[in-house]
Amino acid sequence: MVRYQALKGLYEVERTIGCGGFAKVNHWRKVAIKIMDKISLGDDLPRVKLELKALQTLSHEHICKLFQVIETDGHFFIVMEYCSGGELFDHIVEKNRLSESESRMFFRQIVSAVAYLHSLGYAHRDLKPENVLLDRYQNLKLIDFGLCARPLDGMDSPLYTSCGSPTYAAPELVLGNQYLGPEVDVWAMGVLLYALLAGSLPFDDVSIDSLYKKDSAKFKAGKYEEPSFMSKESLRLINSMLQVDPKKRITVNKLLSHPWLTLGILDPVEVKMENSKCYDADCVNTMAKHHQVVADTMWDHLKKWKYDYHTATYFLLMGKKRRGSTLKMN
Ligand SMILES: CN(C)C[C@H]1CC[C@H](N2C(=O)N(C)Cc3cnc4ccc(-c5cc(Cl)c(O)c(Cl)c5)nc4c32)CC1
Repeated sequence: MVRYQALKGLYEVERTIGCGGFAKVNHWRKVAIKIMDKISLGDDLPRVKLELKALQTLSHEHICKLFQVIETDGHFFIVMEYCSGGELFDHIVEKNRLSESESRMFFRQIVSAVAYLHSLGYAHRDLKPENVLLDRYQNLKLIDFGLCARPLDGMDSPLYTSCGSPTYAAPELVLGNQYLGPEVDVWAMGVLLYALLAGSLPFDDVSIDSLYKKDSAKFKAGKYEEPSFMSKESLRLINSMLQVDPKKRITVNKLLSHPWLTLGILDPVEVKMENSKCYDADCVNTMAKHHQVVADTMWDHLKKWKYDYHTATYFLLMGKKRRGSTLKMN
């Protein structure tokens, strides 16, 4: 096992996969560590800075939480909350397809996270079931903000870079036209909802070159299979999201109180941010005691939000408190 000097004494790496390593924090909680080698990143380095900037700004119960960033000469170590439930993609495959009520429960969480993202001027631009993880409580967590964009002059300024996965990409993106981040995210959410309910994809293997074949006419026309087991309301909602003309596509704000999402007298989807950067006496005192300093000294350090080990510990304690567990740092 490659040992990383930068993690010594803080995290022991349990196992690493592809792009990331998974470690256990030495005092109590498991975290996910995305290890990025600066050399192989090459000119992708600015994208990592963008992802880090986004992750430090975002604080929402359905967006994977950033705990700590360790930068060395050769690597970035991005320490995040661990999602032990795996990818939503695998959850769908395992169950073949989900019931309407289970899909609704998951889709409400995705809409809440994306509405929050858009409210801060971000667009994810790579929404797909592989980028939606489950934590141990079956809560969804959005990940991979490497492509997320925050256009300098607001969300109604067009983007050009063709990015994301073609299968989930909106027609305007695949065809290389100008596009708006939020509209592209709504299309991808339509594909995602279809995948939840149908257990298959509306437009299979959409890729730039396959677009110029005959079957791509369906994609350009926004035509897809409407399985008989899907309800009329589900199909109507999906249809409003998979509108080829982005201007005809439903907006995220309309989704928040859409009848399908609120069916069964559920309240409109909430977009509330989770304010983890607030002063919490219990957590500050627990840390102050552990480090044998007075609470004010502890808070003076914490309120700088340096995303160092103290930030990670504080966010983990806040999570424990939110779940009603006792705060201890043995
Ligand atoms: C193939 N996919 C498109 C990505 C894949 C990456 C590893 C991940 N993972 C694993 O592969 N486990 C084995 C467990 C696991 C547990 N918790 C995680 C928490 C966060 C993340 C994560 C990964 C990336 Cl690439 C990010 O940018 C962010 Cl912001 C977060 N990955 C986690 C993760 C599953 C999905």
